[in-house]
Amino acid sequence: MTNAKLDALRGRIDEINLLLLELLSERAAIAQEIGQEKEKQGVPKHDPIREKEMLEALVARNNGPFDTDAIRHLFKQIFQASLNLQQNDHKKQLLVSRKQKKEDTVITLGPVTVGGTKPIMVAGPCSVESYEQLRTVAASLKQAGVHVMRGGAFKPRTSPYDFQGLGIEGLRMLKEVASEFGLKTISEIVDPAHIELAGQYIDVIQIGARNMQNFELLKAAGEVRTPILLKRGLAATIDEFLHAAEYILSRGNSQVMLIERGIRTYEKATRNTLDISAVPILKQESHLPVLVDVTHSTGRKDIFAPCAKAALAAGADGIMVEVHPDPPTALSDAAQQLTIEEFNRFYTEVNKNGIVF
Ligand SMILES: C=C(O[C@@H]1C=C(C(=O)O)C=C[C@H]1O)C(=O)O
Repeated sequence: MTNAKLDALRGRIDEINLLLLELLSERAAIAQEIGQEKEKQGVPKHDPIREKEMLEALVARNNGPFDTDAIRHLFKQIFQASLNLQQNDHKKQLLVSRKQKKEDTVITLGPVTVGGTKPIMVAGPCSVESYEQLRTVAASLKQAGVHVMRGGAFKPRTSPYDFQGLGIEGLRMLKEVASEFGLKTISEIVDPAHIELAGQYIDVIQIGARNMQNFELLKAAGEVRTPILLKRGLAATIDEFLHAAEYILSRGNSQVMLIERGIRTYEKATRNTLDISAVPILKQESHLPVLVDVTHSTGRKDIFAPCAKAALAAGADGIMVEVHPDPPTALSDAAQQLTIEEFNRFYTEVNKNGIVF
């Protein structure tokens, strides 16, 4: 083939490329409009029956030189790209999305803010056990300069024979001790019926990893105005995590904080695998504050501090860690709670130059 002939043919291909591009773009814009219509009607974006019908029609009209498989493959790619567009458009419309709200959501908890100028430290026992236990922890948190105390009253445990928590009585104890020491509180709620009541006792309602997709609980959490700390599920993708938060925002409660707590992988060196990359991704995709639970993600006291520092370096708005006056006697998570002395060392190391509230 002479160069002139080759150039001419390639020139035609260039022209056809441009025509295809124009047609593909026009097609894509129509697919986006269809996506908007589906959004309004609340129907799924993916329509495999429609795709099958189009493929059959195209294959029937195909006279070569591409064979049937090639035609199917090419058009499936086009359908997939259109579907991706529709799904991305949907994501941009989520209330949790940064595309909807550019500014960071800032949640005020007494003297501190979450998602504001400085990251916060949340610490406290795994479970509320006694007044004495709570007072000892509260006093040491106060002394260290920590403002928010956690403590579980409802404990969703793997085994039904393990300590299930003190329930409402535990919330009452938490409130009493926290007000003695001027601390704000976080505790997990597991029953939609307790969500409203919880607001009388605690400052932040935690929805635990096992309940991340308990949609009735999420809906109930959306009906109140108490801030919510939503934990990432044990095997939840970032997309599922954000959609779980969307349930709460969609019902009107915009005071939502996300917390990465490790995901299930094959790795056995840690209790779960701390997904540090989730922090910058969540911060990019969403305006909600993002915290990291170093206790449950790693389950290893010896690496809490470096993991907390890594989380802060990745942009986390806070760290959560468990502390107990006497971990070996703790009624839950005995192995991974810090003693008060260990907590003080941890906090000093993480809070170098006073970077944390
Ligand atoms: C555009 C639509 O949405 C999706 C994309 C399709 C396409 O690109 O043709 C077809 C079906 C759907 O999976 C549609 O439903 O028509």
